[in-house]
Amino acid sequence: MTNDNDGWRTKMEPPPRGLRPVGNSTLPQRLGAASSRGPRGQVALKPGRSPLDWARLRNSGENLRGVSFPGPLRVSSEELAKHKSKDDAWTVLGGKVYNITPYMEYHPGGESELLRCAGRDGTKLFQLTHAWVNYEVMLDKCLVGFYVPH
Ligand code: HEM
Repeated sequence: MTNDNDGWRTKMEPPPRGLRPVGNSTLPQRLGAASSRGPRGQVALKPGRSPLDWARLRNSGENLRGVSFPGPLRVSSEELAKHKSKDDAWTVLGGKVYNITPYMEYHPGGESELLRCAGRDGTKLFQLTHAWVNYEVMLDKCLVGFYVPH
């Protein structure tokens, strides 16, 4: 049988099972049954909210930390817990506190998934979902400071 389509990348289909990235089966179950998400739970991002657009915003010089103090802050668990809404969301990844508010609309997994780690330490959830994502680079300009739980 011939097939002049050169593979799954040119068709709007998920890759064959054996080629999917690690982590598929570990996606924490929270996604609705019938949804408009992609095969790995991706959402359709608004125009102007692609990963490239995020890279541009990161490099724009805009303050994405959401705090005016120029240096890194020491953040307690009490303080962290205050930042759990869509308009004011912080999370901890690997001991670092990030303001994830500006990233909301850019998250390929959607805002609701991202909000699950808001106001708390998101390290475990993040690693379970997509350990291959380089958050340190992606969120470098969103660094609020360091987590000092006690
Ligand atoms: C600040 C934290 C986070 C960052 C920077 C981030 C970043 C990303 C990136 C770059 C992707 C695309 C991955 C790819 O194409 O391989 C993605 C996808 C996704 N994320 Fe996140 N994410 C974060 C937190 C979370 C959390 C807490 C959850 C769920 C509890 C989550 C759920 C998802 C899902 C379901 C996808 C789509 C599936 C996929 O692309 O593999 N993310 N995220």
